[in-house]
Amino acid sequence: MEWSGQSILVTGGAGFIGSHTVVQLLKQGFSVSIIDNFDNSAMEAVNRVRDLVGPKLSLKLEFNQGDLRSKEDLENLFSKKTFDAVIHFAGLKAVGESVAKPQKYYDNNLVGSINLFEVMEKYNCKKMVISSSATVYGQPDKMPCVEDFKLQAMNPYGRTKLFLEEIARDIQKAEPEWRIVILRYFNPVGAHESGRIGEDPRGIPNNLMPYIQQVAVGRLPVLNVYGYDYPTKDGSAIRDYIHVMDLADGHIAALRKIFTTKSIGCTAYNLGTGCGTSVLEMVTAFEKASGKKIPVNMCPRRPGDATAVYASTKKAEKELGWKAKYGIEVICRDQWNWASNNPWGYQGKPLN
Ligand SMILES: NC(=O)c1ccc[n+]([C@@H]2O[C@H](COP(=O)([O-])OP(=O)(O)OC[C@H]3O[C@@H](n4cnc5c(N)ncnc54)[C@H](O)[C@@H]3O)[C@@H](O)[C@H]2O)c1
Ligand SMILES: O=c1ccn([C@@H]2O[C@H](COP(=O)(O)OP(=O)(O)O[C@H]3O[C@H](CO)[C@@H](O)[C@H](O)[C@H]3O)[C@@H](O)[C@H]2O)c(=O)[nH]1
Repeated sequence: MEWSGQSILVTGGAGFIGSHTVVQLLKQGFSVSIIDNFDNSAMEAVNRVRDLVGPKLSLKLEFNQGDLRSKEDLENLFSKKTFDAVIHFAGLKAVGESVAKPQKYYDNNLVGSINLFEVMEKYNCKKMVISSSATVYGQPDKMPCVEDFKLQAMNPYGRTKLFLEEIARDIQKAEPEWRIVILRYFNPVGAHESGRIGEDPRGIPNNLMPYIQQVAVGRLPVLNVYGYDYPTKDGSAIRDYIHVMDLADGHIAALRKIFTTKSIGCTAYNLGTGCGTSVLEMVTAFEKASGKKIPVNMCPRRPGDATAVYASTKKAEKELGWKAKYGIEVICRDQWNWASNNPWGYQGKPLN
């Protein structure tokens, strides 16, 4: 079967990873429909995706404002159009908020996903790429993380990802016609090289790169470095930071695999670089890329954080033919390009 040119539904396509993936999908010749409720995104991101791909490819992009928790919204979509596959990004992702408001996370991430499975089944669309996370490895005693490690969630957000994986495995086992690829992202960062789209978190960022970025543009005074006594080379924690454009290409590779491999079943792949970078190394790399000083405040460890997490990339390389191209220099360059051109994100100016 041909593997490009098909019609793909992208849930959460206005969000950070979704918007970058939509650009790559359109460039590869796919038709794309997005469903997003703008819970954590803005129409401006979709407008900029259209600008980036140009008027011709924009004709192949359709946006639908809707919520996966509403079966009616999903029925409206599937009854009007035939989709060859779905890439499912939509979900809430803030670990701290998930601890404070677990029902909100189970409702949004699991009820929304179950609705999606049901409507896909009803309309006989049984090919799917699912966003999972390295968080499903918990705190493994060995590195790098290999796909067949024991899975373990550490908080409600992580449990929604773990349950989503299990639900997908059960559905595929019961109905072998389904072809599902689960992608476990490590730490997605960076931005499109144009500087037109990027990550735009609401409120004070929880994650390292958006926080560094906001210090660099003067929105925040200082970066708190959580933990300087880890058993690592400089005492700060180590993660596997992956450029969002590499991730976007990983989704195209996953679709290709799904369209060309009848026996894919329900298979999980890590999307990471395999390289670990410490918090302090990232600060230095960002200072170099931006020419800005990032003041740091050394703080105690953040509860629940692991010392070092990075991916084994062998399975994705071998079976998806995909490998990350970019390292932290390009990540910091592109993140700074986005930040310096859009210091207040998509809103353009401070919200009062
Ligand atoms: N960014 C990360 O660090 C990271 C790491 C691992 C996994 N993930 C997963 O990848 C996916 C995409 O993450 P992202 O960083 O692009 O997040 P994001 O918040 O930028 O994008 C998610 C999008 O989904 C939309 N959405 C949320 N709930 C919805 C619903 N019920 N109906 C319709 N739309 C809804 C939001 O408005 C947003 O546009 C998520 O599932 C997330 O859990 C992200
Ligand atoms: O202001 C900050 C923010 C983070 N960190 C540290 O930076 C590292 C990376 O933190 P962060 O960017 O929050 O990523 P993770 O904690 O690794 O978790 C991210 O990556 C996981 C794996 O993909 C996802 O599951 C999570 O949702 C996502 O938040 C950690 O050591 C943090 O303690 C700081 O020192 N200061």
